[in-house]
Amino acid sequence: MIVLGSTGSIGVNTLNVARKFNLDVEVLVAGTNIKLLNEQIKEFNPKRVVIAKKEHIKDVNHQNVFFGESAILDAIENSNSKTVVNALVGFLGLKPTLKAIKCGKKLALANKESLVVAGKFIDQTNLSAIDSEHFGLWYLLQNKKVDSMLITASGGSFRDYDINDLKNVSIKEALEHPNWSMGNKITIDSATMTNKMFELLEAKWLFNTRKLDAIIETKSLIHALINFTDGSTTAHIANASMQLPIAYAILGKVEEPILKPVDLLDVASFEFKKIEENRYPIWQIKDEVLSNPDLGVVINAANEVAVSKFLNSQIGFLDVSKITLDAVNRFNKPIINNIDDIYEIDKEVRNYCES
Ligand SMILES: NC(=O)C1=CN([C@@H]2O[C@H](COP(=O)(O)OP(=O)(O)OC[C@H]3O[C@@H](n4cnc5c(N)ncnc54)[C@H](OP(=O)(O)O)[C@@H]3O)[C@@H](O)[C@H]2O)C=CC1
Ligand SMILES: CC(=O)[C@@H](O)[C@H](O)COP(=O)(O)O
Ligand SMILES: [Mn+2]
Repeated sequence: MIVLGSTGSIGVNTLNVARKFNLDVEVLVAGTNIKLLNEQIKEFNPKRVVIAKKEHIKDVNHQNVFFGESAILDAIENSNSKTVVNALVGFLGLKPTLKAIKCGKKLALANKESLVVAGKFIDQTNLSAIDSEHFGLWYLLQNKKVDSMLITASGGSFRDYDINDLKNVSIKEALEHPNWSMGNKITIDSATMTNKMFELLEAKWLFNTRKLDAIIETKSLIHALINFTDGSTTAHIANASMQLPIAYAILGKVEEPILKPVDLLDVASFEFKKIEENRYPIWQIKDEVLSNPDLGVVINAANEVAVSKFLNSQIGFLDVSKITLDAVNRFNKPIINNIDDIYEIDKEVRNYCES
């Protein structure tokens, strides 16, 4: 298989699954963490490696190293692997998603931004999503009549902070997720609840319904629930590890134990909470975004600019959601007829939010 983003949180978990099931790794794609990449090369012996920057090529212990976006697309096109795991972060993941689909590969998709911005142009025939909540929904789906779907949120790093203190929180505090160990960008998205907004859009494209909502479950052990028309509800419960969604996305069917089952006596109790707009201002536009999913490209572009500014100490935590809400206000009726429109609007929104 091809692993895009092998040095990230999902990439490392993907290689854990590859090790466990003895899967062949033909291509590794990473950004700038060359030390970890070299360890992965030594263990998995890929045929080709792609990194982000030309100047790092000399540091990579491999004969066949390329750099940049077009090299990622070439690696997909010129590979024998049937499966591509896309664990890149952000808008950068969209072209590789489209390329993998075009080349007829099976796509194990962690890069949720691909669906957020361009869900209507993504052919899902050969696609499995790697996201704990959507894996949960997929796992729960049976031949009963579904009424609505519910995903859970942890509440993020600041769920228990006094709202008045959110103005001055630090980057370090924002990166302390209560339950999951993930990359920086998604950890900030989780703290602002933008991650859950993205996941509602992701679910809309994956399951073709708008009867979707989210609630906080503070332990991240219940990932998804399905309400059936008969009045019953089922819940997907699993320990907080991405190895289960990744294994299913790559292998389709898994009969070996992957995780330790949740011991409900150990857990003792669950706590559920409403997602309040005063703590998570992005939630004000939830209904608007679900009824106009083309807004995905706007919120994604604005959010990527804002998160990057926050992580570079240029703005405060509360400004992240302010920038996204302002962009949605400015670009509230994006016209998207083809994939080129997505790149155009992405650029326009980024320029607006940068200035
Ligand atoms: N982490 C999780 O548990 C979950 C993540 N997701 C989604 O999965 C995706 C990945 O998330 P996560 O693993 O947390 O992110 P990370 O930030 O941990 O990893 C991102 C990966 O992309 C690589 N990368 C970044 N820029 C480039 C570039 N220009 N060229 C090549 N490679 C690049 C990074 O390389 P390097 O580090 O070497 O610079 C790294 O390998 C995101 O879309 C996220 O929303 C979804 C559900 C759960
Ligand atoms: C592991 C995973 O799927 C993440 O998307 C996780 O859900 C993020 O945590 P939040 O629930 O805090 O957004
Ligand atoms: Mn998730």
